[in-house]
Amino acid sequence: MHPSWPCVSKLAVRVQVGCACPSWPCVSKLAVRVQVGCACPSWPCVSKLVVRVQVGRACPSWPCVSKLVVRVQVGRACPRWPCVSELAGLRFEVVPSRFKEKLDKASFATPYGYAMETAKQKALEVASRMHQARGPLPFCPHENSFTVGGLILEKPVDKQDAYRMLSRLSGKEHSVFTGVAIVHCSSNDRQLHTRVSEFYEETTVKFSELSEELLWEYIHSGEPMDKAGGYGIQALGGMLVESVHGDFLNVVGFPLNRFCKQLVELYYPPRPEDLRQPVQHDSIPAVDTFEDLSDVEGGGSEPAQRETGSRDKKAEVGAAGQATAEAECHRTRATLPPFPTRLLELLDGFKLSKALLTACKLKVFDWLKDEAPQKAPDIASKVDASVCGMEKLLDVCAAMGLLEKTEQGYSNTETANLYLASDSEYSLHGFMLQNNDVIWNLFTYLEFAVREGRDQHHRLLGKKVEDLFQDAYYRSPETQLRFMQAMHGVAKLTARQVATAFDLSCFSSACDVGGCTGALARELAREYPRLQVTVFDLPDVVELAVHFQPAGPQAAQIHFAAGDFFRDPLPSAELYVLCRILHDWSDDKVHKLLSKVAESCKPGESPSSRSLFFLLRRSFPFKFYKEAGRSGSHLSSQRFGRLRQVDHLTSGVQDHPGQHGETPSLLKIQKLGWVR
Ligand SMILES: C[S@@+](CC[C@H](N)C(=O)[O-])C[C@H]1O[C@@H](n2cnc3c(N)ncnc32)[C@H](O)[C@@H]1O
Repeated sequence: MHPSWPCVSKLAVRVQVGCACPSWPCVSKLAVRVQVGCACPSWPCVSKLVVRVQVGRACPSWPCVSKLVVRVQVGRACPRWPCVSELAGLRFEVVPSRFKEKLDKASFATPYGYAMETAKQKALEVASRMHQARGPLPFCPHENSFTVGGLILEKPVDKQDAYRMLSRLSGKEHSVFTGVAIVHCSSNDRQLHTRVSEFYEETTVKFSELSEELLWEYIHSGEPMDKAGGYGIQALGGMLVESVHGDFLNVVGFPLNRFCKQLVELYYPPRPEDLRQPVQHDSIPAVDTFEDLSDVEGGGSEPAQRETGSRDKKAEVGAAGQATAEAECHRTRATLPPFPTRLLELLDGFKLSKALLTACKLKVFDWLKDEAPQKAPDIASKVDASVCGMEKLLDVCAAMGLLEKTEQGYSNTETANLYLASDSEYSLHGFMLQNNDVIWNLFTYLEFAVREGRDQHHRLLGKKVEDLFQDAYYRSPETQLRFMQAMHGVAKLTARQVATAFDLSCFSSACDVGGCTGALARELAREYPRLQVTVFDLPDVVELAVHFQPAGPQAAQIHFAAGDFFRDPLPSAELYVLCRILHDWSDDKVHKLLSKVAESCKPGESPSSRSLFFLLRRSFPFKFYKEAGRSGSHLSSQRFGRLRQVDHLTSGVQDHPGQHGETPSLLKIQKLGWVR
């Protein structure tokens, strides 16, 4: 044995797997002969062990990858990193995918959803380009995401960014997800046929409390800069890690264990006779088979009950049963379709949303903000809820990464403190309530919206809605305040990106048309000290807006003007901003409003360069603003998350094809593949 620990990688090993492993899941029970040869010169790259594996014959018992009979020889250093899968002896070729990694992260409910979709798109791109040259081999790319408190951590852009990232991880747990897609190709009739099998692996990593000194030392090593999450666990970054829960290689970059299992499942399925062997499940009590519980009217599992059916029915059931049994007999794992993970996630997504919204509504995150951990009964008594119900809700919040659960009880994560507590600076609490109390209910009418092609406020409110604001959002002081809080929360988060997307320093006056609480006006004023900003909104809104405006040096630059933008003259300005305004109105109203803006636009010294208005349609992700900022002076609605599109169906949005060449909502959804 090598005397020094923990430098496992310094072992250069020759491994020979002799015979099949009889027991699962203990890989160590592979019959191996290990010889420690000489120290591996390169540290700390475990992947630099290179193995050559020959698959001999399939092991009869399932589901153990190690049950492949393999001969492994550690030969020479692996030239490529992070090809850990070479450890499994799989020979493969690296073909860079040309798929541009531009999927909108915000449109995925989960980080692993994003990772899996990216992996799949990469695989399909390579498969469509290479399958003829490479034959029917699998293409298997992967994609990692590091997340803490629901945020995806990218590669740091500079040392300060690395510092922010790593100090966020200090002393906490974060998750590393890898999405893997295996695309199997065939092309019988010169057409490419693909079968995609995808999965993700999650590993939880806990960092020690990192001292400033250690953090900076690590950052100055240069290692964080090209790494998602800002560290490399297989290298110096390993010293930051206190514990790892799950597959270590997943953090390195590739979930080898799960990948191999998946390959075995796809390419070495058990033989039918193995499938018929009785399965030993220690922990699962014997129950009636699922066949007994289904497909029979009445659902009874008692044979006697079935006997009461009519003769025809019995014949039918009998024939079907026989067909099923035959199909079962011939079914192997290879013939099973891939497990529809993403589909099931989409299906379940609404439950997660509702749990989040309910916790916000009950102010769970307020009770836990900046407090010592609390147990479910404490919170339940504060919000007048049942203990068992609250416990379940808190557990779901913990599973979603919004709460931390320890022996002492539940406490807020950083995300919850920042965005979900109602009194935090960047609170989205109002937005959550708007979604819970209005949008959620509207969405129950989605089917009607699709059939009728119109908004559904009339069903929700039980009356005709002519003006979305006066008749719906502002129908009472409470609903108006809730709406304004929702707008304020989102605007505060996005205003800085909007204000800095362009250089607006040449303007001296701006009008934020429908500027609501003035959140964007405030950022504009902060960014451009010589800019005077008028917030133009309905009188009731202007009256309440003062409650949202903190005193500060910008106050003198901001003015509120009350009026109706369809009826009253607009305040004159050099620059007009319409942020999340147009989507609320029909074509003719949009035309009317834009014509007014164009007429009111006060030319500056050089009209062509100085008069400008820009339009921001409903869009949440920062990315949108950044990209729009780069692409030119005119922000348009080209980029939306998919859910934003569906939003339009139920919440009263009319499209205006003339504006950006857009098609009506239903067609847009068809284009996105939601409706065929
Ligand atoms: C969807 S909100 C957008 C608010 C703000 N621009 C933002 O992005 O956060 C639409 C705004 O238009 C205002 N609004 C609606 N109808 C209006 C009208 N006829 N005249 C003036 N403002 C109006 C609403 O009061 C509300 O503040």
